[in-house]
Amino acid sequence: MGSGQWHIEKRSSFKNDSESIEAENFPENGSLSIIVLGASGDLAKKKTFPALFNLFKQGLLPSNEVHIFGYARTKITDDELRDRLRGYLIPKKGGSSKDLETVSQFLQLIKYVCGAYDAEEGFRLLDKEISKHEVSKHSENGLSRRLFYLALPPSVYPSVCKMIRHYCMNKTDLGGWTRVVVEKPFGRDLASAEELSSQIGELFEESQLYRIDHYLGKELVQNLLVLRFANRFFLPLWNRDNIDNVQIVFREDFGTDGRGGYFDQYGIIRDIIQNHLLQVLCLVAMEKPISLNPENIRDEKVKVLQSIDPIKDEEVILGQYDGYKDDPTVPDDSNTPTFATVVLRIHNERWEGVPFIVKAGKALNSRKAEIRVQFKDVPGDIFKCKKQGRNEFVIRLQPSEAMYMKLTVKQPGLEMRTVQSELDLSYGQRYQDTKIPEAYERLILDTIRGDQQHFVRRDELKAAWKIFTPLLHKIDDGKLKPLPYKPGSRGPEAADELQAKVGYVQTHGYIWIPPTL
Ligand SMILES: NC(=O)C1=CN([C@@H]2O[C@H](COP(=O)(O)OP(=O)(O)OC[C@H]3O[C@@H](n4cnc5c(N)ncnc54)[C@H](OP(=O)(O)O)[C@@H]3O)[C@@H](O)[C@H]2O)C=CC1
Ligand SMILES: O=C1O[C@H](COP(=O)(O)O)[C@@H](O)[C@H](O)[C@H]1O
Repeated sequence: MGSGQWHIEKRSSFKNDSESIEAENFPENGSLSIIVLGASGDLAKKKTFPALFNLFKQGLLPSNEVHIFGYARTKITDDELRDRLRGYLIPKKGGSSKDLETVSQFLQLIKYVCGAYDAEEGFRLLDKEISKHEVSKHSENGLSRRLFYLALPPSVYPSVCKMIRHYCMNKTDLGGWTRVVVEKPFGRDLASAEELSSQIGELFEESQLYRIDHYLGKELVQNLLVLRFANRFFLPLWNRDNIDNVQIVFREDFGTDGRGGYFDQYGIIRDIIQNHLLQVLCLVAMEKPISLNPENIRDEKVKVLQSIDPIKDEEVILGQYDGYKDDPTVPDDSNTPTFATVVLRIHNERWEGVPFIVKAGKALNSRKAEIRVQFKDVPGDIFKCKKQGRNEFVIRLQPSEAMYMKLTVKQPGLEMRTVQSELDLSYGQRYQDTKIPEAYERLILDTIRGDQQHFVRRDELKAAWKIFTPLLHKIDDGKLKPLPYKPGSRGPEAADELQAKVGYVQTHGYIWIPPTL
């Protein structure tokens, strides 16, 4: 390779050993069957099928190889399922006749099979339909690929996995594969997650299981490794000597939105923090992996998780928005938090003493997710700029994807005054011709390609539950109670006080405004 050239390793080459042997001997061009279990549900219509459609539009699911199956108990026909999905696929502004034609072509790839999640009959029928498709695509026995996407409540994972294992596997070990994507929440605490892992682990190899966390599919989350390890800038700064505190924040400006019944069983820590925000924290805090091989990356993530100290009660603020319990599916005495700020402390050489403040809340005053790395004050400051604010490096995950560095500059003009400004890389402006892919789209493609880098490994999951289980049990037992907060507010004031107590200094009077074109 000539100097100055980038070497970008193809994603499909990051396979585990047994799968690479298969791939070397058998080209992956047999029929591909994608089976969405729970096809009648919310996730399927809002995320899974639209992601498949986007891949189809880009030619990544060729109709001469791919067939899609929806499976659920609801008694509907193929056309009824297609009609339910159509509205989620057509562009919001209506779409051209070509767009509508593409939607129709995609919908024709979908077949619906009705059946229970624990009965042989439905899964035998499903297998028959998949096999029919494989024969019609002239797939040689063994070259066919079967991807099962469990868009289902976790309570049915064990029975569904058993059914797939017994009745729906790819038929030979000559090549091809069967892979299973499972959604979160994977368990409710350490013990239940481990039990679920053992049950499913008896049926499938780890290399066949894809535990999805859609935050790992977001563009700026995927950028974290590149940012940290391909830029000299950050190497000397990314540590306790320079960084005062790190915030990882998720805010939504709507409440449980008709999902109160589901949400109340889990709460904000299980819904957002234990998975999405903790995964982001791992990528911010981990050491450099020895290579981009998924196992090397996941090894480093596990080390960070295992280095997190037990959470202290006084470093937790919980909240519940007023009106949450008005939802008829939420019990009147619910103790479930819809907001939480938790301080995590990583006990290692790089991060000792640096609080990682993870915060998530529903029904707040804005919708955004971001990582905010706040640097320490400049020693021996001659400009007194401490009053104006600290340097911060902010990674805006959504909306308006961006990275910006808040820094102090001279206020242009005759006087020597300092002011807060920023170096701004806003994606909407910098990459105007690039459409940022949806997280689910990318992760489904990774599953087809056999790249597990952006999926959660069993030991990672275990370490993540270990951190939060004692806190979750205290909340479940009513020993810790959420504070009320007004919908549309910043959440309980005590959360801001906790942030300040552990070292975060807010820059008053400064607001980052995403640049417009
Ligand atoms: N919706 C979302 O935005 C997100 C969801 N998830 C996760 O994705 C998975 C699916 O979520 P979602 O689509 O919202 O869930 P739904 O409640 O919509 O359930 C999906 C389907 O599963 C079947 N189902 C529902 N409840 C039960 C039950 N108790 N026993 C057996 N079958 C049942 C229903 O199909 P039928 O009755 O026809 O068989 C339903 O259409 C969950 O694990 C969820 O946590 C993750 C991120 C976001
Ligand atoms: O997993 C979940 O994520 C969504 C937020 O996802 P985003 O990609 O829009 O940030 C959240 O609303 C939901 O409660 C949770 O289950």
